[in-house]
Amino acid sequence: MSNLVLDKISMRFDLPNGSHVQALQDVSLNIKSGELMSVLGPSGCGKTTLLNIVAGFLAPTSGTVQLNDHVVTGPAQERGMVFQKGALFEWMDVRENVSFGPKMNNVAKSEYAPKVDHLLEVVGLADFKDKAIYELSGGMQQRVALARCLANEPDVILMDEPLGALDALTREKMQSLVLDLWKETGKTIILITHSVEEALLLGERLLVMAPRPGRIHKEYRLPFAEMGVGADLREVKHHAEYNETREEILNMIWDMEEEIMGRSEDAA
Ligand SMILES: Nc1ncnc2c1ncn2[C@@H]1O[C@H](COP(=O)(O)OP(=O)(O)OP(=O)(O)O)[C@@H](O)[C@H]1O
Repeated sequence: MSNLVLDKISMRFDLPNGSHVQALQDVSLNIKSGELMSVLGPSGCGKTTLLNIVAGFLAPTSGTVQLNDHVVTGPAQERGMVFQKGALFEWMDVRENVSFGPKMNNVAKSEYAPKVDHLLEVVGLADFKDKAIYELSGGMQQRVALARCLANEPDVILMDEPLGALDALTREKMQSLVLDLWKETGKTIILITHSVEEALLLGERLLVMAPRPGRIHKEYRLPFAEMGVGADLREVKHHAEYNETREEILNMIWDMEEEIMGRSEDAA
């Protein structure tokens, strides 16, 4: 079991002009192995900072992240990251991109090659193995990024707006793919998104964060991710509870943004 435990994470950025930003304050979370959690919140509420701390790219000012009973002190294979875009190696073909992690870890080619082929089939790129990255659409590139992350066999997959740069239809297809991968692999997934709809569809736990200081505002436990596995996501969106929760969260984030704007007008 790979429980991920965040204990009172705070992050303060000291700025050159002597002021500071309290990006996160006392964020505590216990995420069970195999949970799918989406994170929403107005711009600047610390979503990316939180993900970067879990990834080990940033050390928190105080608090700890623990995975599998050890404290996270830096990046490691057990925590894979999928970015919005631009993280693929343009000079390698699709198969080489996905093989990169196991190759760097000195895994024998006879061992990783069949796994890479399987992953490329799972993400629907079996016929594109030898293509260069620039030959692929944005959606296909994100499929490669997902397969590359999975090839490292992480316990936890961290996604920072992974579908944010895609057109609406491709995004919808990729949302289904994320749900299928979640079910097939049983991985723990934390996904940041700016889309309330996406957070509802891709979060059996949905965290709404609030800014200044960045903190957890409200948490939901939702049935839609489970309902959406192998199903038509548009059907899920017709569910009455889906629409009620969507309205509630939209109003919540609207109010937070109004408050932020009010505060900056006061300061001006
Ligand atoms: N390296 C840094 N130095 C100074 N301030 C930072 C740094 N990184 C983030 N911040 C500040 O910390 C706060 C949280 O930023 P973060 O990027 O985590 O928010 P976010 O919720 O992901 O925002 P967005 O939705 O716009 O991506 C913001 O006020 C941001 O300006």
